[in-house]
This record gives sequence, structure tokens and C-alpha cells, in this order.
Amino acid sequence: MNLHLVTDRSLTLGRPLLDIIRAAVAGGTSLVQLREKDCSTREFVELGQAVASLLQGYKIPLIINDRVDVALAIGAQGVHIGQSDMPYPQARAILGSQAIIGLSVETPEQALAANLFDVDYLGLSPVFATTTKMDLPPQLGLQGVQEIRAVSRHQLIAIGGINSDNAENVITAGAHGLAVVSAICAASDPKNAAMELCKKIAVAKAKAVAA
Ligand SMILES: Cc1ncc(COP(=O)(O)OP(=O)(O)O)c(N)n1
Ligand SMILES: Cc1ncsc1CCOP(=O)(O)O
Ligand SMILES: [Mg+2]
Repeated sequence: MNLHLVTDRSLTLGRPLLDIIRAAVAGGTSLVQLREKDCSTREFVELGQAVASLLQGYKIPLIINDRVDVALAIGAQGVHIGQSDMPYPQARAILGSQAIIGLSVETPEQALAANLFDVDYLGLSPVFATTTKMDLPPQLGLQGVQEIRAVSRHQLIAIGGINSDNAENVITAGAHGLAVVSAICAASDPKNAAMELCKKIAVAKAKAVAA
């Protein structure tokens, strides 16, 4: 199953992040991306260490948003970088061939350019409207997902406004997996939310095979 949880401590309704992650993993989340935009480096490292030791028990990979140094410091499995973050070649040189490196793309042109890189997946960003991240480029929509699938050689993870109502359509449009923030972090029952998303992914993939 390909469900990424991207964390946001401001959306957990006061619940501890580790509880949200534990529930998300129990519901089928396959990878966790720790995304911290406002905390100090010290706090990021300490939180990262706590999340890493939790996930080690479940054998679920942890990747760090933006910060190659934090990923290295805590022995995370990799990073997620965007078009304005550390360039892919430098991130790969620092982290090595075994690291998981995800790269955001916002257009089919960026996806085409990423064919030159051995990234582990592309984050298609944003597929739909979201209030979780500000200053985003125009939404790709399902058509954008289809267009990127047609030109990319990579695993495609869709992000932005994804929930259990639209998840199936996003996979049918060509995404291999989904990344969500609010659909799990802000859910009243994060475990159930992850389970529902996994079900939708599985249903869409089964229908694609049967077609
Ligand atoms: C899976 C996934 N896709 C895209 C993003 C966005 O990354 P970026 O464009 O670098 O923006 P920030 O997350 O750093 O604000 C992502 N984090 N994860
Ligand atoms: C981090 C990020 N990158 C592109 S959209 C986004 C936020 C997605 O949040 P949500 O799943 O709550 O719409
Ligand atoms: Mg970034």
C-alpha cells in the first residue's frame, strides 16, 4: 500500500504527534514524512529521534521534509525535497544511494526534467485545493496527474486536498500512491482515516487490474 502521512503538529487537535503517527501506522500508513516548518533545529532533531524510534519498531520508513542535515543527524531513511530546496544531486551525494529521496513537481515539465534523476518518488503538488500549505502553484487536478503519469518514469505520490472522497479518482488518474496531512492529522479517528484511504487505494488498483 502506498499511503504517506505528512505530519503537521498544528493540525492534530491538541493530540500528541506520536499518538497520531501510531494510529496512522496501525491504519496502514506505509511511510511517514516529518514536516516541521517553525521549530528550532534542536527541537526538530529531538522530535525526529522520538519518531524514528517509534517507527523502527514497525519497520516503517521515516523521511524528513526539507532538512538533509536533520535526516542525517537522526539516521532517518531519507528526505522529501521541493523545487526550491537542496537540489537532488547534492541531496543524493550527501545521503547516499540507499536513501529514500522524494521530489515535489508542480508541472508536467518538472516531472519530465525529473526523469534525469534517480528519485524514489515524485510528489505531485498540489492535486487539489488545500489550506494546509500556503502559496501553492495552481492545482494539477486529475488531468495534471494523468499528464504527469504519461511522461514520468517515477513512482507518483499525489498530495494536496486528498481525502477518502477523492482518493480513488486520484489513483485511477495515474498516481501510484497518496500523501495526506489533514485527512489523517486532523481526523477524529486517524487510524480509521488511514484505513479508509488504504481501502480506496486498493479498490482503485484492483479496478485498474480488472479493466
Ligand atoms: C509527498 C510530498 N509532495 C510534495 C511536498 C511539498 O514539498 P515542497 O514543495 O518542498 O513544500 P514543503 O512541504 O517543504 O512546504 C511534500 N512535502 N510531500
Ligand atoms: C505539504 C504539501 N505540499 C503540497 S500540498 C501540501 C499540503 C497537503 O495537505 P492536505 O493533505 O491537508 O491537503
Ligand atoms: Mg520543501
